[in-house]
Amino acid sequence: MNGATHTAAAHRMQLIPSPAFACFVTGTDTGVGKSLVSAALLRALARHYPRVVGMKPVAAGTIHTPQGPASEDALQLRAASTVAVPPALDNPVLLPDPLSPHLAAERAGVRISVPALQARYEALCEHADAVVVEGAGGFLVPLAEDCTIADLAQALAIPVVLVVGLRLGCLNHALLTAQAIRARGLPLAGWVANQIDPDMAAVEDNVAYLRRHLGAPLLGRIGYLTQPLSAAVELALPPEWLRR
Ligand SMILES: Nc1ncnc2c1ncn2[C@@H]1O[C@H](COP(=O)(O)OP(=O)(O)OP(=O)(O)O)[C@@H](O)[C@H]1O
Ligand SMILES: C[C@H](N)[C@H](N)CCCCCC(=O)O
Ligand SMILES: [Mg+2]
Repeated sequence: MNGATHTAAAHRMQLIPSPAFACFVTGTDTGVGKSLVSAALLRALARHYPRVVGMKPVAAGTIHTPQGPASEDALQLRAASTVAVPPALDNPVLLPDPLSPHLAAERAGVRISVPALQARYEALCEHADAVVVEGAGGFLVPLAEDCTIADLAQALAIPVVLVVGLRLGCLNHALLTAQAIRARGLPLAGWVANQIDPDMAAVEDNVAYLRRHLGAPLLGRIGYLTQPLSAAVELALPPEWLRR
């Protein structure tokens, strides 16, 4: 039995805590709006679930805060969450260098392990009815020499939401990512079209192509925003996300 199968079976048998809703947010690349969309998902879920929490398992790059170095992504997710949890649960790995996590971890002398991140996720779930986990970069970004973000998503065994950063080249990136998600046996629960290039040509035609070919519901379309705030982003949650 592999890790993902084992995790799914354990959830079914209720051996480990399982929130009423959970999803893993990935993107067509780094900087495509995963944090913006994850925070917007948390805000939308908070209308339906009392305890809504975001998780950034691995953050590479910090900003200075009065409390010390922090992940800008984790702060964004915390601002949209309805309960506060210790950083060890919502951002267990915080690395100083804004690099691929495997390089940032190597420089920091940290060894990232998927089972350790999974244990933190399971502990976090005890505090939540709905959890949104934000990946780092795109779906196959390495966490260490021997593991990737995709391995983490597979270990958590939760549906994936794909943020497509609308710019020339995104069709190929979106279709490859959808293929990789499904090859891991994970459902693509939905996707979000986020315009990150203000001058992209034929936006409507690109979105229409992906609607026909991604095979998953479009949860929202975000235009280019001069003030990209999650509170201004409206997403349509599929009804089945709210039923369990
Ligand atoms: N629709 C948009 N319009 C304008 N700016 C945007 C839009 N979406 C995201 N941005 C901006 O682009 C930058 C990258 O977005 P964001 O941090 O959400 O990306 P990410 O995919 O989470 O990146 P990472 O891989 O670092 O986690 C941010 O400065 C964000 O405010
Ligand atoms: C540092 C950055 N903001 C992201 N969190 C990490 C992006 C890793 C990208 C790696 C790659 O695909 O080349
Ligand atoms: Mg982010």
